Amino acid sequence: MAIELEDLGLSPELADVMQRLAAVGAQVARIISRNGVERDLAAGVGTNAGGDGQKALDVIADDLFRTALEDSAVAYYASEEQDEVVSLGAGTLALAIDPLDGSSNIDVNVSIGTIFSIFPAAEGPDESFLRQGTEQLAGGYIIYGPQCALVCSFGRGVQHWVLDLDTNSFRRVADIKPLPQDTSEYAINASNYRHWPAPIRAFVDDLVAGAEGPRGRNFNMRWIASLVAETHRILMRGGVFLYPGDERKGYEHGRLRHVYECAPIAFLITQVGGGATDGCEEILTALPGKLHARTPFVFGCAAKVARVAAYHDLPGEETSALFNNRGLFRS
Ligand SMILES: O=P(O)(O)OC[C@H]1O[C@](O)(COP(=O)(O)O)[C@@H](O)[C@@H]1O
Ligand SMILES: [Mg+2]
Ligand SMILES: [Mg+2]
Repeated sequence: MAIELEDLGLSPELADVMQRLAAVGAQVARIISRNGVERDLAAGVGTNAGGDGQKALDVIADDLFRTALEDSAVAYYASEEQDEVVSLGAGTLALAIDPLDGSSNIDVNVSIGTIFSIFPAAEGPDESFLRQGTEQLAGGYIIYGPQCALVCSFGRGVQHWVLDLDTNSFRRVADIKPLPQDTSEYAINASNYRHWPAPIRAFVDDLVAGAEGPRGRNFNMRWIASLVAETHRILMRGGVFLYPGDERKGYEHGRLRHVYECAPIAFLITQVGGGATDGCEEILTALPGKLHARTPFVFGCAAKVARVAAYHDLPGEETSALFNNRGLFRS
């Protein structure tokens, strides 16, 4: 047994897939812990469908997860590292995966992860994945950090397991608590400031202005560049994450992929009372246009996510004004 699933009421097919994911997760954690001993897991090996460079570990993780799901209930396997959906045979489930998230952190020994999303299989690959995130049977991630953990929702709260290195199995710990209503931490790659749309700049300007600005209090910023690690922090202590679309070529819809990054994270966050949007509209009810579609992504404490949306409703002169001339959000 790779993970404790008692009392969760999962179908035998879904439970089996979770066992396989957990077993590979434990294997990947071990491979990561030995980076540099026999091979360099951050070595460049090619380019994926999204045009991103692939590191050795991206390909190793994809191969391990795909192989482990052969002969399971997964009929369709959709991966960041595969151009097209891979048909694995007859089955009732469809699984989308970012086998290795946060690849830029492999060589610096910072937390990285795996993100997965499971749907009931539909007639074909497109029907199975190009659908609303609300239809997910499961959405979750594995985080390879100082502690390896698996966090997943089956639509009834968010469950949390940690990898017990003595037994090589994921042991269930306390469920994730509802997100705090409001907190003072935000995450965004601030080096892209000049490329952002005006409402995002205005929102961040007002946070950066701190106690002297319209918000009247100080905020703290974090940017790990691993979506899984940012999600784990937000699930543990709140905050808000933003990866907006911006003016750079190829970043019109941000960087993150709808199907295997944003939808599962949105599923988790909303299960603990948080919000997840593209800046304005809910992620979970939006329809991705294609497998590797990108979407702007804002998630975290519901009040913060709603505030980001409210900045998009401000008149243009308000978002382009300096914070000390912006009246509407003065608290
Ligand atoms: O380098 P940037 O532009 O800040 O982007 C960081 C984002 O890119 C990602 O690494 C994309 O995921 P991959 O590593 O799976 O391509 C996210 O985990 C992270 O939030
Ligand atoms: Mg990723
Ligand atoms: Mg990836």
